[in-house]
This record gives sequence, structure tokens and C-alpha cells, in this order.
Amino acid sequence: MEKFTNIVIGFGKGGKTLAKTLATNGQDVLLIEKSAQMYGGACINVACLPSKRLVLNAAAGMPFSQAVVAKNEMTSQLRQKNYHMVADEAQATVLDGTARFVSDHVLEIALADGQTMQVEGQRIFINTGSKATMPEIEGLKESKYRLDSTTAMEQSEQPTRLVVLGAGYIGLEFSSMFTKFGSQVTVLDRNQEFLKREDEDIAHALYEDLTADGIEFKLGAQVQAIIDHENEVEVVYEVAGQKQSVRADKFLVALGRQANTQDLGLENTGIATNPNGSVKVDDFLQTTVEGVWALGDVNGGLQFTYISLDDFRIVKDQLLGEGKRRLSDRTVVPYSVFTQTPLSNVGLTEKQAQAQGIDYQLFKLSAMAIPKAKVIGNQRGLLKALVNPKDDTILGASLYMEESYEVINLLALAIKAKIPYTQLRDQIYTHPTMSEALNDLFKAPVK
Ligand SMILES: Cc1cc2nc3c(=O)[nH]c(=O)nc-3n(C[C@H](O)[C@H](O)[C@H](O)COP(=O)(O)OP(=O)(O)OC[C@H]3O[C@@H](n4cnc5c(N)ncnc54)[C@H](O)[C@@H]3O)c2cc1C
Ligand SMILES: NC(=O)c1ccc[n+]([C@@H]2O[C@H](COP(=O)([O-])OP(=O)(O)OC[C@H]3O[C@@H](n4cnc5c(N)ncnc54)[C@H](O)[C@@H]3O)[C@@H](O)[C@H]2O)c1
Repeated sequence: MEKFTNIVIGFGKGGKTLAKTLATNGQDVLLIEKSAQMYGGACINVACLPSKRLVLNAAAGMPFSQAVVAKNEMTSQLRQKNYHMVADEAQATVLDGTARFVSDHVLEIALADGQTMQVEGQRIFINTGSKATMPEIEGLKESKYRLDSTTAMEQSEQPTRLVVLGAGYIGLEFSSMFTKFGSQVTVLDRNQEFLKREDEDIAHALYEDLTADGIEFKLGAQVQAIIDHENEVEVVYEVAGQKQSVRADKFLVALGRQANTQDLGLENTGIATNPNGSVKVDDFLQTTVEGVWALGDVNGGLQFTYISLDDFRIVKDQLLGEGKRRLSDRTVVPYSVFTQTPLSNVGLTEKQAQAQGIDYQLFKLSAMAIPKAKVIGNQRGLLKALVNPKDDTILGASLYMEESYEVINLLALAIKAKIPYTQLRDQIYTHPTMSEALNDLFKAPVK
């Protein structure tokens, strides 16, 4: 049996970055990836980058089928680049195969050619990502009209009518995108409140805009059954005890994602899992077996590529640094929902501040006031920020506006560095940009 100092299972963001880093530091690394179509992981192949390419090309007015071709060209280039990034390292080996544990430090690999082999790793890093949750809803798994985020981006023909299950990140990004491509979209979510983690005014603004774009929302909807008809699908649901249904060409399941641990053979090891199936890790991302770590979506943390990358930083610090970096020090994590007008957030929302009894000053601005929004031709939006009245530091911000996914990083930095809001207010920004809205946002508090 071949032995390695380091074995990474899965070519995700954290795993590939770790493999490259260890190899460039002179350590031998085996990286096992189950699909040659997934070199580089989900983000570049089937998640962040292809979806954003489609979102942007929808906004640019490109027809769906052409946008899918352009997206495929991009992902195939990225896949090659990512493969070589690791495989070209003298100390690294990339193996096409599916790994499962047979004991704490031994893996069996089902190779692409049908053979199997066993390898032993002094250290093993689990980076197997997540997959779309498919709940037990009658007819859902069997339906020929079912899409998930991956297959939705591979369609050669755009669905004329699309039902989206779930009004979360994927549900909203994909409904906004397909609407822009010209599909008629209906979104169902079991929550009565739209985007309930956000402040009501922000959620309301996004809801109104998406509705104005033509998306129909069915909130408080319990999906009961999926019925395949000859040329269409029927989604049966209940709202306030009333049975209703909607028909479409396809339906997209966007009901959350679960960690890829089902076929990992964890039952053969001392590696414990959480109730939702994700791998249990400590503050240093170590599993319950010494010498085995879990990075990215598989460890049950926030499911973002930049979190998987930050997981890499924690592990790298243990192996090559001072071993100080830990999960509990991770604060100030921004996020963006890439709807046609994107919504981005960092720190506390007003709702959270109120619930936690935290004193704050509130600043608000309509995106109508931003010159660059006018230049772009999209003045939709609302900006909010919360400031600590004691020391003027920023507690949180919600930006619903064009390019908010860029500007939010400025606010995240200000929160982390404890830069007072007055500095952002008086900063010289280039013009015309969305960032300069911070001059006006922080002019005067509303309460
Ligand atoms: C449609 C969509 C859009 C998204 N958009 C964004 C976004 O805009 N921004 C953002 O930050 N996040 C986004 N995300 C989330 C982001 O994609 C994930 O958080 C991120 O890709 C997780 O990376 P990871 O390192 O956990 O592993 P992944 O990138 O998921 O990689 C895991 C790899 O492991 C392989 N694998 C699994 N099991 C085995 C096995 N047994 N043996 C060998 N290999 C195995 C898989 O084939 C895969 O390549 C999006 C997700 C989706 C689905
Ligand atoms: N821009 C980004 O960073 C980005 C984009 C896409 C995905 N992601 C990541 O991928 C993850 C998965 O995205 P997602 O949209 O699948 O999940 P999500 O958790 O964001 O949203 C799932 C939605 O489905 C609803 N829901 C769940 N079960 C239901 C049921 N049975 N019937 C009706 N509604 C139901 C929930 O109320 C929720 O609104 C996200 O949490 C995020 O971390 C990130």
C-alpha cells in the first residue's frame, strides 16, 4: 500500500489551495478527485463562477443558449488551469477516483478505470463539498422535469415556465437570472416571511423589485407533490390549508445543500458527524480522529467559497505557521446574493441589533441618490448601516444596490479594522462609483 504524508479528498477551494501550498513547501501530497469534470471543485465548474457568468450575460441581453456556451468555454478553461495548478507540482499527484475510508488513515479509491487501490495518509484532509438536498416530497426524485442548480445551467433550451422551490441564495439568483433570460418564474418557499434573516425594509425592496420583474412568489407554501404530465410538470402545494398547484416546463430544487459524507465510509472510522451529516470539527478544523481535518462545505460551516479558503488558512497555520488561527476568531463574514440588483450584507442587521438589545445609530440612503446608479441605468436599491454611538465604529451594513458585492468588502474591512464611520463619510472616492455612496450614506443618522 502506498503511503503519503498528505492526502486531500476532493478538489474544492480549501483542498486544492492546501495541496498546492504543501507541495510547494516540499511535502508529498495526493489529491483525489472523483470526476475529471470537477477539477477545481464546485465553485469554478458548477457553482459560483458559471452562475455569475450566466447572471451577467442575462443582464447583457445574451440569449440563454449562447450564454450557456460562453459559460462552458469559461469553465473548461478554468478546469484545465486548476488541474495544472496542482498536478504540475513535483511533489503533488492528482488521482481520478472516488475515495472512502476503510479505517482512520486508510482510504480505498475506486479509480476511473474500474480498478481499486488503497492508500495510507499520515494526514488526511476531507474536502468533499456538498450537494443539493432532495427532500422526501412525493414524485420529486422520480420526476423527469427536475433540475438542480447544476443541471439548470446545462440546459440547451431555456424553460419557458419554471417553478423554483426555495427562495434562498440559489432560488433567488436563478429566478432573477431566468426571468432576465425571459422565462416565466414562480418561486415557492415554506417561509411566510420573504428573506427573513434580512431587515424588513431591505427584504421588501428586493421583493417588490423581483415581483415587478415578473417573478411570482408563493410564500408559506408547503410543497406536497410533483406530478409529471406528458409535456409539463405540476407542482402541488398548500398555502394556509388551501391546496393549489402550478404547472411549468421544469422545476428547480433549491432547498439547501447537504454535506457529501454519505459514501465516505466514515462508519469505518472514529470520525464523528453532526446530526445534519456534516463532519464534526473542533476550533482548528480537526475531526474526532487525530491527523484528519475537514474543510469547506463538508464541515457544516457557512457554505461559501471564501469560507472554504479561510478554512485552508486555519489548517495551513497549524501545519506551516504558528497554529494560532482558529474558527472562533473568524468574525465579519460578508455575503452577497447575486440577484440582478445584488444584495450584500455584513455584520449586524437592524433586526439582530434590536433582538440583542444593542444600541445603534441608523444611517439610510436610497440608491436613487447615487450618480453611478443613474449611469448604470439601475437606480433600484436601499443602503443601511448601523453605527455604535459610543465610538462611531460600524456594527453592520446592508447594501441592496448595483455592485454592492464590491462595496460591501470596504465596509467589512472598516468593521474589522474598527474604522469609524466618519472616516468612510469623509473619504475621497473615485467618481462616478457606487463606493462614493458612502459619503452620503453616513451624512446624518435617521435616529
Ligand atoms: C449554484 C451555486 C452558486 C454558488 N455561488 C456562490 C457564490 O457566488 N459565492 C460563494 O462564495 N459561494 C457560492 N456557492 C457555494 C460554493 O460553491 C461552495 O461553498 C464551495 O464551492 C464549497 O467548496 P468546498 O471547498 O467545500 O468543496 P467543493 O468545491 O464542493 O469540492 C468538493 C470536491 O470533492 C469531490 N468529491 C466529493 N466526494 C468525493 C470522494 N468521495 N472522493 C473524491 N472526490 C470527491 C467533488 O467532486 C468536488 O469536486 C454556490 C453554490 C452553488 C451550488
Ligand atoms: N451568492 C452566494 O454566495 C451563494 C449563491 C448560491 C448558493 N450559495 C450557498 O449555497 C447554499 C445553498 O443554497 P440554497 O439556495 O439551496 O439554500 P438556502 O438555504 O439559501 O435556501 C433554501 C430555501 O429553501 C426553503 N425551503 C427549505 N425546505 C423547503 C421546503 N420543503 N419547501 C419549501 N421551501 C423550503 C428555505 O426556507 C430557504 O428559503 C447557500 O446556503 C449558500 O451558502 C451561495
